[in-house]
Amino acid sequence: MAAANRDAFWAPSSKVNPDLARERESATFDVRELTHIIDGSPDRTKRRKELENLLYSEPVFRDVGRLSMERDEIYEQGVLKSIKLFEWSRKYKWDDDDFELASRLANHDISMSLQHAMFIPAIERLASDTQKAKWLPRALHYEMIGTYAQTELGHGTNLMELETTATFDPERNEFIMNSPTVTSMKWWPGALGKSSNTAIVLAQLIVKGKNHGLHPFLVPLRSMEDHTPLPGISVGDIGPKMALNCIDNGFLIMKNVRIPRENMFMKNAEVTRDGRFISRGVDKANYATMVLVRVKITRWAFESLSDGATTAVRYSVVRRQSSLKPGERELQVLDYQSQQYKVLPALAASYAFLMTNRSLHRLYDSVHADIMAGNTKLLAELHCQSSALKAYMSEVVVQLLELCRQACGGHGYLASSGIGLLCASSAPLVTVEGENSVLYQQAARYLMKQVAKAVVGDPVASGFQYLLTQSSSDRPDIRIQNLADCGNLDTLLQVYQRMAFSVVTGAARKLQMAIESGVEQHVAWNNNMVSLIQAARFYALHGIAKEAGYFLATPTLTPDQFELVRAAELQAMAKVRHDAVPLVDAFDLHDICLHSALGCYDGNVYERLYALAQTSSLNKTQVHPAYYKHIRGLVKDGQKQLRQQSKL
Ligand SMILES: CCCCCCC/C=C/C(=O)SCCNC(=O)CCNC(=O)[C@H](O)C(C)(C)COP(=O)(O)OP(=O)(O)OC[C@H]1O[C@@H](n2cnc3c(N)ncnc32)[C@H](O)[C@@H]1OP(=O)(O)O
Ligand SMILES: Cc1cc2nc3c(=O)[nH]c(=O)nc-3n(C[C@H](O)[C@H](O)[C@H](O)COP(=O)(O)OP(=O)(O)OC[C@H]3O[C@@H](n4cnc5c(N)ncnc54)[C@H](O)[C@@H]3O)c2cc1C
Repeated sequence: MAAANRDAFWAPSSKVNPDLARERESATFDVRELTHIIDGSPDRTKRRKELENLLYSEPVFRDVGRLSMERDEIYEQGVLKSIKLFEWSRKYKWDDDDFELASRLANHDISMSLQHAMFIPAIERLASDTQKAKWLPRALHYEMIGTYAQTELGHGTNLMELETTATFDPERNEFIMNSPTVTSMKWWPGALGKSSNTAIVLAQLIVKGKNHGLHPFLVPLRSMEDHTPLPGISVGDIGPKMALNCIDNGFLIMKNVRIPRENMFMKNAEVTRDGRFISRGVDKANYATMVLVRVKITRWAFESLSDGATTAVRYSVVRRQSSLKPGERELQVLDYQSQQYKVLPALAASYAFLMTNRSLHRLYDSVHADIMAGNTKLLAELHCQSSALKAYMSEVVVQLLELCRQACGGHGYLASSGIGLLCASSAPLVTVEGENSVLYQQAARYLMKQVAKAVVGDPVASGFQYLLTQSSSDRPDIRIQNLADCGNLDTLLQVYQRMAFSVVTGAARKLQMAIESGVEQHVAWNNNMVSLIQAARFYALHGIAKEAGYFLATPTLTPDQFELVRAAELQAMAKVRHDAVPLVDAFDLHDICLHSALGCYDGNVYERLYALAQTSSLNKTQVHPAYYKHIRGLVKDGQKQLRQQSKL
């Protein structure tokens, strides 16, 4: 498809699929009003539209051709997009919200995404005032292009065992950075391979032979003149991934790389000129950047899921297949109850995740302000909430996006559906910024402490009051006698609190019993890990239906009550089905952002699938060169053998 036609590909068509049009005509609410709520306000909607116009007027952000690009082109496009955003950010003085919004409109398809996602935030959170004054201008003006280099080839989760060292040399007032083993090379950091000229490196601080634990250091990687790696630095790309291939995740090996003593981030600790180590603030303050990204990931979870739900819902009302009764018109597949069960949980969870992210972000902003003012009282609760919600929301997104893909049949397996790429690019959310099983345990660890407080009547953290209010009755006593009760949010909240109370205290009891039986604490923890992880997980009717065991195995619901909940869930799905299209339209996703032939606003799915097929590189010629090189010989040989056989 010529570039001009490719651009036309995303132009909205006046001809809208009639089924889709009819769904929109029967909306029972004002879609625009809901869009304002989703954006945060009418002003934020207006701002989003302004940024859409700005980005999508640039060919690089329309990239229809991306389906048939080689990795180098994908990377270079990602660099171009990064630089466009950086230029606009500087020119229009964007704030963090604008930058985040622009990144989202670009599908985070940005090679140097870590500059604003981690590098700048880490400087803001971990540098002393003097260091901020020196480094922030260089990062905000993009002289320093940076990454956050913590994970190594041999360790990602267990930070205590990271091997990179930073050894203080009092003679020359410098740190010597080293990757002492093959497993110690930094591995995975985004934009490390080819883009970054600077890295924030997490290393074990060694002063006078003593290891003072993990600390961050600013390490120049490449010349500011010609981008060649500096002496002692070996750096490169770790190779193609399942997706996110615009990002040059890289490796870094340092051999006796010397940096000035001032390059150790000194907000939370420092090494004095005469080699004294001084620790300030809380031990885990250097983990602050990870907490921020975990909160961001709950936002990315909403974005990915609303993309997937939009594509699956719109396609499910356009696609007609089979009839319930012979001779009748084929059904819109969204009218099959099984299709609703695949697709509508993603729609429901999208809204739930949007609200959950907002609530978590408010907690983050409040606690971060406290920490910046030296008050770390709520850091532990924030760590628990951000760990549990990042883990749970990323886990659910991956599961529900795969269901959305399956709900689109064969066309969901085409790259032009956009949904396969969405699954692949969201897949690492369960791993990055703390692998889920590990983060669940961090939350479980905090929960166990709250249980210990509740048991002795001490005050517990605000988010865990149910540990004090729920009775330990061994019989379900929640009032659920009819379908209406199942729609009462206070009743549902009580169901979850009762179940959570039972599962959390149950895990604590198992752990306690194991320890009292003489098993060592860490062995008891491992032997009860699944229960502890469950204690850290749980959303409304569908959540109850999906996790039946935990609501029936604890004194929460009777089997009859559970059946009522199931019936209420199906009734709710039938209701939501009526408004499914207006509910996804309210996300107001531009076709270029959604990047899906199945999810386009006009619903002209078949025309778009065929148009995109033309862009397949295999269709450049009617007869592919492979015919002349290989297939022709095969056919000719076959003909020859057949002729010979016919003579026998
Ligand atoms: C698809 C889009 C892709 C976008 C990519 C985005 C870029 C990705 C970047 C990365 O992935 S960066 C690397 C991320 N790596 C991690 O998250 C590592 C995960 N591991 C850890 O965080 C820690 O090792 C651990 C598992 C939390 C263990 O911590 P530690 O080794 O210190 O031991 P513990 O005894 O478990 O914890 C001690 C103590 O500290 C508290 N704590 C731990 N972490 C934090 C924190 N972040 N904030 C506050 N407090 C923390 C923990 O609760 C313990 O407290 P007490 O119970 O002792 O009071
Ligand atoms: C797309 C992508 C981008 C990334 N970007 C960056 C970046 O910019 N900077 C950076 O520093 N890192 C980055 N990472 C690395 C990421 O942070 C690590 O992959 C992550 O922390 C997990 O560590 P690991 O891969 O070493 O897995 P490991 O820690 O080796 O864990 C492997 C598996 O073992 C199990 N496991 C491990 N520990 C435990 C435990 N305590 N309890 C129970 N089970 C356990 C889990 O099933 C886990 O999946 C990125 C990774 C990806 C995929």
